Amino acid sequence: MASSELTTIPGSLEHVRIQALPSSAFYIAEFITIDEERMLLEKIETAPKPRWKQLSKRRLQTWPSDLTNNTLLDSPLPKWLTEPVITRLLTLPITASKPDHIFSESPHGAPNHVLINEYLPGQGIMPHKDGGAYYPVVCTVSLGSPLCLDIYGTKDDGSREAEPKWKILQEPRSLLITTDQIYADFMHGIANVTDDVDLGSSTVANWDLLRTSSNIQNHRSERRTRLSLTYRDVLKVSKLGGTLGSMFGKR
Ligand SMILES: O=C(O)CCC(=O)C(=O)O
Ligand SMILES: [Fe+2]
Repeated sequence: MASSELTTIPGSLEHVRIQALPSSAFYIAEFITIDEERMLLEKIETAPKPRWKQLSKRRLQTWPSDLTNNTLLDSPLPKWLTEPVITRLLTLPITASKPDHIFSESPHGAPNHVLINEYLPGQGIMPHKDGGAYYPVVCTVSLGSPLCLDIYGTKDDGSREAEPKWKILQEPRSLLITTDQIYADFMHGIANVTDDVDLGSSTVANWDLLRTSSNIQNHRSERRTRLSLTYRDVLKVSKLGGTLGSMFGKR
């Protein structure tokens, strides 16, 4: 079997910590297989048209639904989003000495929400923080094409520094987990460029954790269509209750 048909799941997250960054970010190059990537791309592509929300610079799907006032209406994620990604995530201990996983202490013990962003070459996302609606862990599965996530520091007045402090190269089929300071204190964004440039061991924070650097020529990686699935636990979940609930057979 070719190695590209396999995943490479570490014994614990400590093995895949991005050492060059403040705490904490983890990168697993081969988190899903080529077949699993193909299945996810197919499900995303064949989702009903109204699932896509078109923004000026990119389009996205929200599963199971958009938040209203930072609150998620209780509803399960479809199986193709839980299996294999969430099941695999929940078997991954943070350290070898304890079984605790990255969502062990989150309110629902697992992600309950997935945002799917699509980036064509030249598209990106403005630097931002993910804010207070979520438990502060983001798990991002990348599909299709490599691309760089830029991490920015903020100044004392809260505004962001002009240049990114670090770059994280996200390969297709990889998992990136960001939490702690990287979640709370730094901003992240994706430049709207057609090529990621200046890539090397001194500029890419997760260089040593990459699956391959063979797509990088002259320190450059050309973008193709990239999709990301960001898994999070939304803190506030509301049940469809009261009269409306009983109309739908809830008690
Ligand atoms: O696509 C990504 O990797 C980042 C998306 C993101 O930052 C977000 O949805 O908040
Ligand atoms: Fe974000």
